[in-house]
Amino acid sequence: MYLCTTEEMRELDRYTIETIGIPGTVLMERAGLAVTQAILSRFPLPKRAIVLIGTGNNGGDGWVIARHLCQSGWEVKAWLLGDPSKLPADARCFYDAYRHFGSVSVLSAQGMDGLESDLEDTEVIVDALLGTGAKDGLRFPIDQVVQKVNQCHRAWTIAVDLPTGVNADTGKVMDQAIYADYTVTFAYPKWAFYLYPGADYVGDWDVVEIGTVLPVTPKVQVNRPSLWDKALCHRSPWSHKGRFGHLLVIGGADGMLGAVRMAGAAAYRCGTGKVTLTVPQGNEQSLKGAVMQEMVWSWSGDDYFADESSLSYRLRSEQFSAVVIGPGLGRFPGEEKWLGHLLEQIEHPVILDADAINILADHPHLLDLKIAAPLICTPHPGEMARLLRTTTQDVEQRRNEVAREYAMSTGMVVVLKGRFTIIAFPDGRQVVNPSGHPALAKAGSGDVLTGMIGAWLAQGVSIEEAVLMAVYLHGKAGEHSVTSAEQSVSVDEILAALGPVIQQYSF
Ligand SMILES: NC(=O)C1=CN([C@@H]2O[C@H](COP(=O)(O)OP(=O)(O)OC[C@H]3O[C@@H](n4cnc5c(N)ncnc54)[C@H](O)[C@@H]3O)[C@@H](O)[C@H]2O)[C@@H](O)CC1
Ligand SMILES: Nc1ncnc2c1ncn2[C@@H]1O[C@H](COP(=O)(O)OP(=O)(O)O)[C@@H](O)[C@H]1O
Ligand SMILES: [K+]
Repeated sequence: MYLCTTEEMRELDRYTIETIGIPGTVLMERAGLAVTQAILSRFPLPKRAIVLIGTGNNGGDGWVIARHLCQSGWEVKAWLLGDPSKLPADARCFYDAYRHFGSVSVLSAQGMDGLESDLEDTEVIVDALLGTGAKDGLRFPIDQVVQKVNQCHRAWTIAVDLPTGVNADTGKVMDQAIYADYTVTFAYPKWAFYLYPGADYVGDWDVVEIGTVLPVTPKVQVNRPSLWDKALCHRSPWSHKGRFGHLLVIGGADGMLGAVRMAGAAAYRCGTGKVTLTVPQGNEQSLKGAVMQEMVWSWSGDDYFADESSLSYRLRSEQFSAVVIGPGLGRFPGEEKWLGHLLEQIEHPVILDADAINILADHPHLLDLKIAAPLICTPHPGEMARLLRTTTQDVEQRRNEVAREYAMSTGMVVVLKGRFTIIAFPDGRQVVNPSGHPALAKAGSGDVLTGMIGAWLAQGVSIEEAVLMAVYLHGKAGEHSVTSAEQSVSVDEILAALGPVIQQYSF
């Protein structure tokens, strides 16, 4: 499934109508009918509905809905917020058609009394005020009506294409917006469904196909198993551990040994053949006592002096197929030189997480080094803010934009974590991830994700498939691990959920 911007929606509209030759009224009739069907499938018996109608094409869909509800025996109040003489042609056509079935109330400048009493009495509110054509702040009287609608707690509210007041591309709210219980959107989902705070306003939502055609492939996709499930096949009976890669995890400073343990445990759960954990000198004894399958080494901050016990010597002599740098890494004198030296030596994919990201944020010129390894970085919004020298709030308000720009400017694959994790590729493509659960909002779940990405990279899965698969299944493991109180879910339970979740998507 792709996701479309308003610009792409306009192009899709133009191409379908002007080039393909399907009249705009056909699309509008299909759009309005699809919303009506959604309403009727929820309420099979006739009810009382208010259809709030704007002066654009979103309002055009509203006239179609009002007519079909009347024809289905509903008691419909159609309220137009604007001048009927200024409706665009397609909307005008359905305004005229509707008037054979019901009357229209036009919101007058004198007040909202009539609308208020209708709102108090209604069972269903249809929001056909503004869709993808909304601009800037809400104007009078729409702003007042939005406020009144949100005060009607008894009625069920359905938004046509998008709740009024939500910006489709940014998810921002124009002062206020309609809190919909359900949204029916046309052709493709919009960014607002995956961004804060817009996603909180759309309620449950569905996409309906109305016969439109987009001449170019959109740049944003929604993550789904068909993008990567071919990489998740069952093992041959002749398998041996050497076929499933060797992942090196570098991190685990004092007090943060758990981070490498969790990444390592996740990597084994995702099928890696061998996992080596390497921690600062002095920590290896405690770690050895705490792990079973993983091999344990140590490293020191002046490791770039390549004697035989150094990390760089071992990187050359061992066959690692992917490297994770960062879980519980900590900060230390010489970190910049240390990380630069490592990055110059590794040829296999490297995942930069946690403090490796913080080191990079303080020393961005590290990316100017001659680095052969493909780089993947997995920042949470705070780390992304450090990389960009901005605030976490700024990142949260422009998640899609910042992820795309940073991936394009650095050549790294960026996994910007959060409720809807965004994966941005250096060529400008983006994938937004729908799976996940607030149960994952807990220290340690990021380490599990890093281990999962590392696991599939180590096994030779392509970078794109490995990242998309790991992010999706990590979210599913979060969902799956909630069997009682969501706040009580432990990292052990998330790790234990990986088996059933992987099983579900393996073929
Ligand atoms: N793209 C498509 O393929 C189709 C689009 N359709 C509908 O058309 C909609 C887009 O239609 P339009 O481009 O006409 O845009 P809208 O109907 O979303 O909004 C434009 C109207 O709202 C007013 N307006 C804009 N910003 C405002 C603000 N801040 N405060 C108050 N009034 C404001 C404008 O003056 C104009 O009258 C979609 O959301 C969808 O519902 C459907 O009819 C079917 C086909
Ligand atoms: N509300 C949420 N909904 C879905 N996923 C979430 C939510 N909160 C956190 N996550 C996921 O949990 C993980 C947390 O990672 P991170 O913040 O780096 O934690 P840590 O590094 O402490 O383990 C990320 O993959 C993130 O997408
Ligand atoms: K709407």
